[in-house]
Amino acid sequence: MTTATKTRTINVFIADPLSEDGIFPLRQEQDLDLNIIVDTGLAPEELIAKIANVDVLLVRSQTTVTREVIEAAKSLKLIGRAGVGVDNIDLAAATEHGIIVVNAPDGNTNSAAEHTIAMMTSLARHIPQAFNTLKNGKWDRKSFVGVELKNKTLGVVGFGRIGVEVAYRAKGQRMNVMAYDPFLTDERAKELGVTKATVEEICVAADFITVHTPLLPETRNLINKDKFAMMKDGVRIINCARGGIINEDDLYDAIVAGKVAGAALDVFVSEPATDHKLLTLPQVIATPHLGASTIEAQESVAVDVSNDIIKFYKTGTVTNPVNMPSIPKELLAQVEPFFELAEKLGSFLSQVTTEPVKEINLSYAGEVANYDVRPLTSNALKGLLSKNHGNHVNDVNARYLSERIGMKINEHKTTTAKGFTSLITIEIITANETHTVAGTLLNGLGARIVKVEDYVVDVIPQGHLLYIKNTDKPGAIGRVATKLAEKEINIATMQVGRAQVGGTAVMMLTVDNVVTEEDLVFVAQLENIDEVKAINL
Ligand SMILES: NC(=O)C1=CN([C@@H]2O[C@H](COP(=O)(O)OP(=O)(O)OC[C@H]3O[C@@H](n4cnc5c(N)ncnc54)[C@H](O)[C@@H]3O)[C@@H](O)[C@H]2O)C=CC1
Ligand SMILES: O=C(O)CCC(=O)C(=O)O
Repeated sequence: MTTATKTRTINVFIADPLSEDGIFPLRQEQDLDLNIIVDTGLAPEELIAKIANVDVLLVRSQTTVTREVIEAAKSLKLIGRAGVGVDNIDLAAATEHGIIVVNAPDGNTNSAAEHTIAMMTSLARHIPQAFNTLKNGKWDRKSFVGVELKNKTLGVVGFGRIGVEVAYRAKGQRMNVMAYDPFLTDERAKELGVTKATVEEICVAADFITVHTPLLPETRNLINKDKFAMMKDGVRIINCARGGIINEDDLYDAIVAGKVAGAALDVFVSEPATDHKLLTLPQVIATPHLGASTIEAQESVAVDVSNDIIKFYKTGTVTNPVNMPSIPKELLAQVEPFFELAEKLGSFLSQVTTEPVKEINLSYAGEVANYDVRPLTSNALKGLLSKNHGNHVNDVNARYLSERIGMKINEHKTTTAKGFTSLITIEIITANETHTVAGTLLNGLGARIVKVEDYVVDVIPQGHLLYIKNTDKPGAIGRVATKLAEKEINIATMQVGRAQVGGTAVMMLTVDNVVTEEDLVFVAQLENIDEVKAINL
């Protein structure tokens, strides 16, 4: 990732209405030169026409960030979503282009949970319908007999941030709560006082069902006609998560058939949904995607994404990544010191082979094995791919690009580090070759390459290196030194290693100048020199 200072203007394009208080951190930022452009309500083609020089795109849920938008955005580094759901962003396209996507997962949880409870209560007591009748001058007390929430069973499908908050509030209404989430453990269910259940068990037992999952291929149409068929007659349905989790046609049919007594919807498959057949049914109450529309939530999500933008440009890391492993700050701090080493080892290997890498084995040994090493693997892959992808490869897309070219990535952890506190060993396998390099961080002394193939070395992974394989015979070292001197290449350090006397040996030299292809040929022609490679780190 990049870090920036005031020397470069960063164009931040705000494409959806965001809280002015929420973007205050961006407005008052002094160290970065932020050019904030607010231009909302654009049609896709209008956004495409304006996005070429945008570095950061900020959206809520109205703007759809398509592949076409991403491809037109030649300078885009970061997309900020002021909210939770990122189904309006083409994540695959963003990842492919190395664009980091961040969201604000916590800022609107309360508001969405409160809205869900408001919708459930309104549904149970027909509040919107009764209000409409009264507004039209009719005092009708017979048509709107509701049901109590107390002692009813609420089924919560998707028990993440919002699902849990809904459950807390429903328990306050003395409801019994059943919950389904693939990650819900027995202990957590017990701790929260809910009954852990399957979706089917919820369908059979619940009086009210509310969904709080993201919209994913697995959750699209999660509640469909088969599920409605299992439900109690008179069940009530709430969706304040995403249109499409509940199949809209099947819901319509279930309401018309009298199976479902009513539905409260904040979200629709296609928004804005002003002309939807569900809205023609008197049993349906709806709001236009207002779950997060509170002053507090809007300020909070905008502050969160604004802070992440600033953090990204100042430190190269973010707090809420969507398309990178999300690692808590404390845990990230443990692996950050190894980032550069991992990248250099990857880069080293990319320069010792000319063949495409089919498989990479990354071994993390010692203390480093206790940490989340996924970012280290990304850095190693970034180093490995940068020879061919230049600065198009970054932490976001390194793994994606590697997998796209069919590379098999294997991570291995072990506690024994052969005398080092931590050791990272990377092996690459091509059609005809296998190469290995290992590195460590020496306390107070920084990164070191400590092993190349089978040879023990001690080299600072920096600058211009010469990696030479030779037959272990007297004179080889002297001949190399003399030839380099002839070419006016100054040797800074030299390491030699060998597996056995008279066998193959290696020399690792750091030199002060770039070694040209022509110079390499001269060295390679020397007696007992088998192979010479120039490596720039
Ligand atoms: N109406 C609105 O304005 C708002 C809507 N939302 C939406 O609410 C939803 C939930 O948001 P959060 O609770 O913040 O997200 P979250 O990520 O904290 O929770 C989602 C939960 O769904 C679970 N899940 C994933 N696949 C599942 C499956 N197949 N079956 C059951 N559970 C599954 C996950 O394990 C996770 O625990 C999202 O779709 C989000 O976009 C969020 C805020 C406002
Ligand atoms: O921006 C909004 O108001 C929509 C919020 C939302 O749906 C989300 O955060 O997932």
